Order: sequence, then structure tokens, then C-alpha cells
Amino acid sequence: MQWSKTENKGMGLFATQPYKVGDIILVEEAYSWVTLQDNSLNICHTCFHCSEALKKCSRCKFARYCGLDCQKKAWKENNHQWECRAIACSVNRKTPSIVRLAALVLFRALATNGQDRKILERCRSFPYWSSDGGEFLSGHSLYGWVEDLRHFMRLSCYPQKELSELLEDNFVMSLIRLLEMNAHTIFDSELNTLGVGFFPKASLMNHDCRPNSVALFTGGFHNTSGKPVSIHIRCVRPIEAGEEIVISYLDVCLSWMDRLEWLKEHYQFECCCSRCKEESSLTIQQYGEKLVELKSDLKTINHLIVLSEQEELGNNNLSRSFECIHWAWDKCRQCIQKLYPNSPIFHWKQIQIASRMGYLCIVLEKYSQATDYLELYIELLRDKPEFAYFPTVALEMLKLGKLYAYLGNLSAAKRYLEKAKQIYTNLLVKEDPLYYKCEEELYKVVVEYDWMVQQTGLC
Ligand SMILES: C[S@@+](CC[C@H](N)C(=O)[O-])C[C@H]1O[C@@H](n2cnc3c(N)ncnc32)[C@H](O)[C@@H]1O
Repeated sequence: MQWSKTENKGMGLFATQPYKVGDIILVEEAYSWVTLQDNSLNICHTCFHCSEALKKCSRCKFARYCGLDCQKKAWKENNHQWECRAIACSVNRKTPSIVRLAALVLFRALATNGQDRKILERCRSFPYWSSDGGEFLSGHSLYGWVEDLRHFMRLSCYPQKELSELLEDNFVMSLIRLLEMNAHTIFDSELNTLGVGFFPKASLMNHDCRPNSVALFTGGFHNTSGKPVSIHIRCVRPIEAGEEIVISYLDVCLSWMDRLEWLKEHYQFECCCSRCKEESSLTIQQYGEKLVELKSDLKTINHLIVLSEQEELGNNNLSRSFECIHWAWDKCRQCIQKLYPNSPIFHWKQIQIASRMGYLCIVLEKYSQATDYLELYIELLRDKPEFAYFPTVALEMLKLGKLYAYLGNLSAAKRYLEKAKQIYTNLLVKEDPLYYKCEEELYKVVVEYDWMVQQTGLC
């Protein structure tokens, strides 16, 4: 693969050879990385292995490691030697993760001459203003973060003369903005968020709503101890030589309007991919003057989904959350029946709601209902083969397989677990706990299934 200029998206990564589903396209260790504040206590700060028995850094009492190898890696490579002092001196220890990441990038880039200076150049030239002349993130905490970073750097007592120049407004804003736009959220194979990392090469990959590759992360496996978390770009659709290799910055199951809003809010760009073109022109052709009504319906549905998440997270009120998602579902169905038959927008909305309903039913222990919703999710995705190898789909299949096994429907359990395993075989490394979990579940079901067939003579 090689980096070259794209037509309208700046630089991009292009294939110089064909790739098939499951091929690894790029592996890159994180340049700098942080865990998130709320899960910092039970994740190793180097390899992201999740454990209850991590050892604390004796000075800052914040960093945690699964062993000496990981501690040494963090101290030197991820510059905990400087960060440690700043964390230990911070009274409330609530430095935002993005600020910690920015500090670690600075420590690393300053510590090495030559190659790494390119990172500083990239920061220096990164615009922190938007194309319409306004400043990005003005409504957000950019200025707060700038102050936090300066404070953090001072507390670290980093002895660099040039630091003062780098801590000037423009540079700091560009650095934070670059990380906001280019750092990757690190998640495990069950898609739980673990932290944030800066991967200089992978950070130049462009977005597509129908991507041909996905970003997965090592982390959480025992044998990665002592190795910093790394990103693996894996092929999920056949790629021809010369094609651009693209990932998705968002959940591909969002509707066109949701994706448009999300990308504008988080990345300030309007996606020019083929899926957006198709779905937007279909929407405009079909709905023309009804678009305002459509937007308002989608707004209501989105509002109900957000409300259901808040109820669940904030108040632990799951039945209320379930109720909200049911309202969203009803509203969605009404809209489709009355106004928008075959709307691609509502098709994606239904997929999103079906998955959420499945999740809520499981938490509420309504297992049989959960299988109905997850079946529906898979059914709705069936005519989208381009998403067949996505980790999200595999995860829903695994859930469904386990549910059927619990409910005693062994043949359905076997079918879904086999499908999940097929996707994981392509996507995950063998050491991934999720790969094992799937294999283990499948083994149990197969043994039980064979026994049942023997006893009853049925198959
Ligand atoms: C993480 S950077 C990717 C690297 C970028 N092309 C560069 O040269 O620095 C993300 C930026 O690339 C551009 N971009 C990526 N995907 C795009 C897409 N599908 N449509 C339009 N612009 C895109 C946007 O300007 C976005 O803010």
C-alpha cells in the first residue's frame, strides 16, 4: 500500500496489491496512548489488558500495569517518566484524556530528533480554524484544554527550552485539534471503549460509509504484555490494486442524515462517499418536499434513542429505557407505513433500533424477545452483503447464538455461533478472548447437540 493524494480528501492510503477479506493491511504501534479516566483502574496502561490485579505506579498511584515489562514500556516509550510527576502533582487528577494524550505526543516528539520532528511539523500546520473562518470547537472546551495542557506540562517539569514556543496558543490549539480529528478511540473486540491512541500512519486514512476495511486493536490479550497497544487494519471487502483503503469513522448502521450530522459535528466535513451520494439522492428524489417532515420524524426518533440511553446510563432505569426505544420503534413503523415506504433512511433506523432493543431485552432478561429483535437486525442487514464481515455483526451473531443455547434451541445456536466464528476467524487473532469465547460456546453447543441427536434420532 502507499500514501498518495486523493481527489478531494487530502492524502489517502491506496492498495498496491489486491486484498481479500481477513487480510491484514496495516499494523502500527501507538505513538502515544492513554486509557480513559473512568476505566483507568482496571486496564493495564500499556497493553490494555483488563484485570482486577494490576500493580499501581508507586509515585502517581494512577497508572496501572500488568507487569514490569508494561511498566518499563510506559516509563520510557510512552513517557510516563514525565507524565507521572504531573499526575502526582495534580490535585484532583481529572486531567482530560485528550490533554494527557497531547502532552505524551509532545514529550515523545521532543525526546527524539529527526523523524519525530515531522509530527511537530504536522501539528504546526494543522488548521484549528474552520473553513468558514470561525474557530473549531469554540462551543466546546478547546480553551479549557489549552490551559489544562500548559498546566500539565509545567507540572511535569520537562526541561526543554523550546517548550515555551510550543506552548503558544496557535500550536497548542492545532495539536489538540489534530488529535481530536486524528487520534483513534481504542476498543476491545467486544467494542468496549478502552482508551485513545495516536497512530500517525493510520490517522491519515480517510472515511467511507461503506468501508472496505476495519480498524481493530490489540490489547487485552495476555501475550501482548510488554507491547504497546497497536492498530490492525483488516480487509472486510475484496480490495483491488489501486483502490483507496478506507475505514468508517462512525457506526455504519446510521442513516444518511444521522451520518451527515455526526460527521459535521465531530469532523466538520461532508462525506463524499458513494453510499452517501446514493442515499442522499434517493432521499431527495423520493421525498423532495416531504424532507422537512422526514427530518422532524427522524429527530423525534433520535431523541427517543438518546433518551433511552440517558435513562439507562444515568438512572439505571432500564424499563423506562426500553419504553423509550419502543416509542422510537412505533414511531419508525408509523412513518414507514404512512409516508415513506422503502425509505433507506428508515431502513437503517430500524436496523439501529433492532440492535438496541436486542441489547435492552438481554439486560431486562427478556431473552426470547431479544432473539426476535436480533433476528430482525440480521434479517434487515441481509440485503447489505457489504457489511457481512463487520465486527458489530459478528458480535450480534455471537449474542444470538448464546441466547439460543440458553433457551435450548441448539440447532439455531449452532448456526449463529458458526457464523460468528467464521467472521472472527477472519478478523481476530487467535489470542483474542472473544475468539476463544466463541469457540468455547460452539464446542459446548455441538457436544450437547450431538447428544440430543443421538438420544432422539432427530437432526
Ligand atoms: C483523519 S483525516 C484523514 C487524512 C486526510 N485526508 C489528510 O490528508 O490529512 C480526516 C479528514 O480527511 C477528509 N476526509 C476523510 N474522509 C472523507 C470523506 N469521506 N469525505 C470527505 N472528506 C473526507 C476530511 O477533511 C477529514 O477531516
